[in-house]
Amino acid sequence: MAMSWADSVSAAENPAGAASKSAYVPPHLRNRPSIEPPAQASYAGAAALGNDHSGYGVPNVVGSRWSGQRTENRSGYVGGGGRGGGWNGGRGGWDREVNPFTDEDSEPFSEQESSGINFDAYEDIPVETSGDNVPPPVNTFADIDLGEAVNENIRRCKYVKPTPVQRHAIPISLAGRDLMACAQTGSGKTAAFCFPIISGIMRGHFPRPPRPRVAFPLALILSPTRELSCQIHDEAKKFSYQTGVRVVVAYGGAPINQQLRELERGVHILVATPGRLVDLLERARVSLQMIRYLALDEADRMLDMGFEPQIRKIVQQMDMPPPGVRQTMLFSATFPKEIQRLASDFLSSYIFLAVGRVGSSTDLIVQRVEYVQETDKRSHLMDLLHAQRENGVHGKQALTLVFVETKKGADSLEHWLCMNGFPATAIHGDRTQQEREYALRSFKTGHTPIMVATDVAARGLDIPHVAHVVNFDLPNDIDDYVHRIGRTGRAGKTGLATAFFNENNSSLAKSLSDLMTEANQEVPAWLSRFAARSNYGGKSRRGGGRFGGRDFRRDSSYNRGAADYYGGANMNSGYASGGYSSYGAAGVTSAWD
Ligand SMILES: Nc1ncnc2c1ncn2[C@@H]1O[C@H](COP(=O)(O)OP(=O)(O)OP(=O)(O)O)[C@@H](O)[C@H]1O
Repeated sequence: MAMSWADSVSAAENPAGAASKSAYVPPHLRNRPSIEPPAQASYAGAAALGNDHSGYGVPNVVGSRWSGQRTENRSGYVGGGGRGGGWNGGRGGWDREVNPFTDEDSEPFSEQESSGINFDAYEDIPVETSGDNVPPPVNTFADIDLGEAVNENIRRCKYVKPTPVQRHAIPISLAGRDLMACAQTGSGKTAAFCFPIISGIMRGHFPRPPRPRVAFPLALILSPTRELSCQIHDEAKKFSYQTGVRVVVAYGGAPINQQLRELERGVHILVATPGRLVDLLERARVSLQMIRYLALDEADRMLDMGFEPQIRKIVQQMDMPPPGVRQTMLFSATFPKEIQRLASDFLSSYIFLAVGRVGSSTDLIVQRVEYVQETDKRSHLMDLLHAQRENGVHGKQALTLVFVETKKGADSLEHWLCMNGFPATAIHGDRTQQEREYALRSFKTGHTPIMVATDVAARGLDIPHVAHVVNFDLPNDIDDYVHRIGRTGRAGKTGLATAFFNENNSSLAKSLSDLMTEANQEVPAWLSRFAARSNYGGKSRRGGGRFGGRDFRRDSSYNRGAADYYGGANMNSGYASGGYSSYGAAGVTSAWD
């Protein structure tokens, strides 16, 4: 009898009812060679590792631009049935693939974890797509042909249905189209770019890598911080478990030799921070010649002044195939217009997708702004933490993330909190990578339920149970605020964000009050007065109404110069054309890597 998707998810959750549920591997047995041979030993991916001698010739990826059209030819479909074993290590022998679904870090919270996912919260969100021949969205995972092995992993992740960004972005990517996608924080963008990449690699035929000792990834996923790259790597490993697709991560601050060894064992998907990747490219240990998929997570950050030169070097000045040959996907919760313009250099006839308003925050986050003088900030924070201790936040075991402006400020606030009986840790760019990872783990597991952070932790990090984000120091840029508060209120859960505002933040008053209004938040009268007083309105990158225009190609000034660039627009709700005004220089920091 056919099983519904929801039934099969609960079957995957319930070992008794799930025959195919993977076995728990105790830590001391992990990384040992498997004694069982794989059920199906031939992977398209293995071609990229130099083991599949059938993999020569024109690459053939289902639904991709280089295969011309979606093909049902299953001779190249080698990963879908590939359960029961790891991947071929490329240099001989089968590796034991560690089961990525045994996440010890989340154990203290695991009971709460399965309860609160409420994606209905996103259901009535407006969606805008523009570009030529936009593939229609899907409603369920069952409507998307990602391959059985990926479907099994989606069930193991307990994803019952796709989030709105996934419903739209996955069919677009599976159709081989370039994509610029903007969707709110915590709405599932990682899976939206990972699923099509993994599925495409599983099904593709790729030429054999031309040189030994050089890694030739088929897909490159770039992100701005080490921690985010690690997180994407962990997620991608879950999604590609037992598919034969091998994911490797490379980031700064960690020993390069270990990463080189991993790369030598073969890589299909390389997740990297830009600095470390440039290093690997300059050492000629990685070649981008076989890249078929390029994904930039936090794409607006990757293309701002701090990272743009490195990204241009990687994408345009090395050996990566050009737009139109590779498939490029850009994702973020914020996309200032100037960055969209820059990004179009990297794309070919792309589709623009906006789920919710570009740069908006989700209504799931209750936003509070309090007027607090610099000298009172510590005692005010103490009051909040005391109240939280007594009442809990939204009834949850609360993790609190406190953002400050400087690394020194982070150290000193951490110290002060600890001295005052609040177990805190801190993460910032001057800490060693080991210290950063330790801090994050200690926070995630609830050992130190308060983490003081600079913007290094502002983007992308998916830390369950962050109930409260405190902007002890507000950022200068409203988009940074959107990403910071987005560390709570994720995956349909609610969250709380408190900001300490004073005269030093006047330049943010207008955009902050606009953002809060858009997100149906109560704007204090004093903040509205600040907003009215400040003549910084022209600095706002926002414009138009709540559903203002988003795709910069819809600007009349742009269209006059490049009328042929932009295809039709397809709006699922009534947007008026809006626009952004000038984009102030984004905070420059490439030292994150
Ligand atoms: N279809 C789904 N069903 C249930 N949970 C999901 C689904 N897709 C993603 N999630 C979960 O939602 C959470 C947020 O996803 P993700 O980190 O990809 O968000 P994001 O949009 O990239 O956020 P950010 O903008 O902050 O980077 C993760 O814990 C992820 O496992």
